[in-house]
Amino acid sequence: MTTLASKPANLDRRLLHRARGATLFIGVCAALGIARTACVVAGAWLTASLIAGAFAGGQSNGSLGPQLVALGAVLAVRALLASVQEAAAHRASAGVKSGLRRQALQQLMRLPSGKRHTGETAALLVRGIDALDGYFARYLPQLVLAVVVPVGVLAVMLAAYPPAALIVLVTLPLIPLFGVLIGLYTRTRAERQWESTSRLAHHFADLVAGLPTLKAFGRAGKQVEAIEVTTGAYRRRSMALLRVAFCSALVLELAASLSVAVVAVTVGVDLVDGGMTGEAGLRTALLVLILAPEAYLPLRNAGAHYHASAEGLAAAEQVFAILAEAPEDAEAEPEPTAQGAGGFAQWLGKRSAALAGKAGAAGVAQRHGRHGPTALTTSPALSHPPLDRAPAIMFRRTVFAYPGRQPLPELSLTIPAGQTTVLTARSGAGKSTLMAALVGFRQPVSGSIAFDDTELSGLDLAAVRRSIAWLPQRPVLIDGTVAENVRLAVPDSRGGARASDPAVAKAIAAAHAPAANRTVAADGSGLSAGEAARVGLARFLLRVDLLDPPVLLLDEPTAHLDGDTEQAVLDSFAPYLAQRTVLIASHRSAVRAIADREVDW
Ligand SMILES: Nc1ncnc2c1ncn2[C@@H]1O[C@H](COP(=O)(O)OP(=O)(O)OP(=O)(O)O)[C@@H](O)[C@H]1O
Repeated sequence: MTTLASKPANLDRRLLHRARGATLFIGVCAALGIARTACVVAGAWLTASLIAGAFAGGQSNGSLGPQLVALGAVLAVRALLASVQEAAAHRASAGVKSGLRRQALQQLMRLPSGKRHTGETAALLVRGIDALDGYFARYLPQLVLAVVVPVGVLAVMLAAYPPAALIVLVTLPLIPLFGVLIGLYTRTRAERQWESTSRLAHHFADLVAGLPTLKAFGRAGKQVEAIEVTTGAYRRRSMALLRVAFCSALVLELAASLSVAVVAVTVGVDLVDGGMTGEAGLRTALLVLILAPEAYLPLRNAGAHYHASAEGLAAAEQVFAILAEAPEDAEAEPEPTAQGAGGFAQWLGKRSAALAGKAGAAGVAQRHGRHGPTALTTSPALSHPPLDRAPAIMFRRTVFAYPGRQPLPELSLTIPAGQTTVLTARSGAGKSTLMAALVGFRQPVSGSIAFDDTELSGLDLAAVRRSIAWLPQRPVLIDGTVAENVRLAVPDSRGGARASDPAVAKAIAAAHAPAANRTVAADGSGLSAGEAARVGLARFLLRVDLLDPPVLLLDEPTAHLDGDTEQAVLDSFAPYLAQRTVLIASHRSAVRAIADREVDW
C-alpha cells in the first residue's frame, strides 16, 4: 500500500484538485472564518464590558440592557455562521465523494478485470470514500479557522495587552507541533486500521460467495472462528486508534490550558500590581482572558479532527492509486465473461451509450433490411453498425497464450465473408479464445487478425465491437427477471435507446427462453443450465435484431439443449445467418447441418 506518510501534502493537493468546487468551499470557509473571528472578538468585548461595567463601573441593570441584547445577537450570528459552515462543508464533501466514486468506477471499468477483490473494492468505494466526510466536513473547515481566528484574536490582544499576545504567540505553535508529532504516529495506525477494514470486507465477501460450497462440505461452522479472528484484529486496531485519538486530544488540551493559565497569571499579577486599574483595566483583563482560549480552540479542534480524517485520507490514497493505474489497453473494456454481472451490465451499458451517441435517424431494420419482414421494431436512436458489410476474417499465423500455460498451436485460418462457418476443433483447441480475440478481449502473442484486409489492431475496437453480436459459452446473468437479463443486449442508458417490450418478448420466444417475468439469480440458480443458456441466446437474438451486426459469434449455442429444443432454436435464428459472417463453435450435428462449411485444426 502506498503510505499516507509519503506524500500527505501532495495528497491534500490532489484531493482539492479532484474536488470540483473545493476552492470555492475553502473561500467560503475563509469568509465565514473572518466573520466568526469578528463575532468572537465582539462577543468577548461585549462580555468584558458588561462584567466590568457591572462590577467596576457601577452601571445599573437598565443601562446594561442594550449591551446584553447586542451580546445575544452576536452569539446568535456566531451560531448561525457555524451552521452555515457545517451545511457548506457537508455539501462540498458530498460533491467530492460522488466525484471520486465516479472517477474510480470509470477507471475500474477500464482496468483489466480480476485484479482487485470485489469486497475490498466495495469497502473502498463505499465506506472508505464516506470516511472523507471527516476530512472535508470537519478537518478542512477547522484548518481554515485555525489560520484565520488566531491571527484576528492575536491582533486584538496585541492592541489591548501586548504581554498576553506575546505569550500566546510563543505558546501557540506548540499545538500544531504536538499535533504533527501525534499525527505522524497515528498515520501508520490509521493505515493499519484501513488495512484491517479492507481485509475484513475481503474475507466476508469471499465467505459469502463460497458459502454454498462450504455448506456442501460441512465447513461453514469453521468459518465462525476465522471471522472471529478477523473481526478481533479489526476491533483491536480500532481501539488502539481511538486510544491515540483520545490521548492526543488530552495532550493538545493540556498544552492549550497551560498556555491560557500563563496568560491568566500574567494578567492577574498585573491587576494585583496595579498595572490595570479601574473599569478599563478590568475590561482589558477580561477581554484578554476571554480571547486567549479562543486563539487555541480552532487549532485544538483541527488536531482532534485530524484523526477523524485519517481513515478517509488513507482510502483516498488508494483511490488515487487506482486512478493512476494505466489501463493495459486504453481501448479495451472489461471482459464481460470474466467479470461480475454488474460489470457485464455496465459494459453493455457503455456500449449502448456509444450506440446512442452515434444514433441515426432511421431504424436499423429499415436501413439494412437483412431480416426483411421478420425484423423487430427498433428505436430510431440505435446506430448503424460501423462495418457496413459482412467481412472475411483472417487469422494469420496467430498464436494465443495464457500466463503460465503452453501457448496454443499457431493458427492460420480464413473465415469467408457472408458465410456460416462451424468450428469443430477438439475441446481445448482454442475456439472460445479465438472468438474472445475477435472482440478484443484476448490479444495474440504473435501473428495477426484481420477483418477483410485491415488488421484488427488498426481498427477502432469500439466500432468493431458494435459490429459483432457474441454469444459466449457461459452468458453472464444478473439478479432480476429474464426480461431484464435479455434487455442487457441493449440496456438503458442516458439518452440511449431501450429495447421495446415486444422486441424483448419476441427474442425470448425465438430463443425458447423461460417466461419474461421468471426470476434469475446472478449465479444462475433458479434456472436450469439449458434455460440459462437460452436466456443468453435471447439476449443475443435481441442484439442481432436491434443492431443488425454483420458478424455473429456463437460459442456452443445449443450445448445444453435437447434435440427438439435445439432444432427449434436453430430454426429461430436461421433467418439471421444470411448475408452475415457467422462463426459457430460446436460439435453438434444439427448445428453443422446449418453451416456452409466446417473448420477443424
Ligand atoms: N483464462 C484462462 N487461463 C488459462 N488458460 C485458459 C484460460 N482460458 C482458456 N484457457 C486454456 O486455453 C485453451 C483453449 O481454451 P478455449 O476455451 O479457447 O478452448 P475451446 O476450444 O473453446 O474449448 P471447449 O470446446 O472445451 O470450449 C485450453 O487449454 C484452456 O484450458
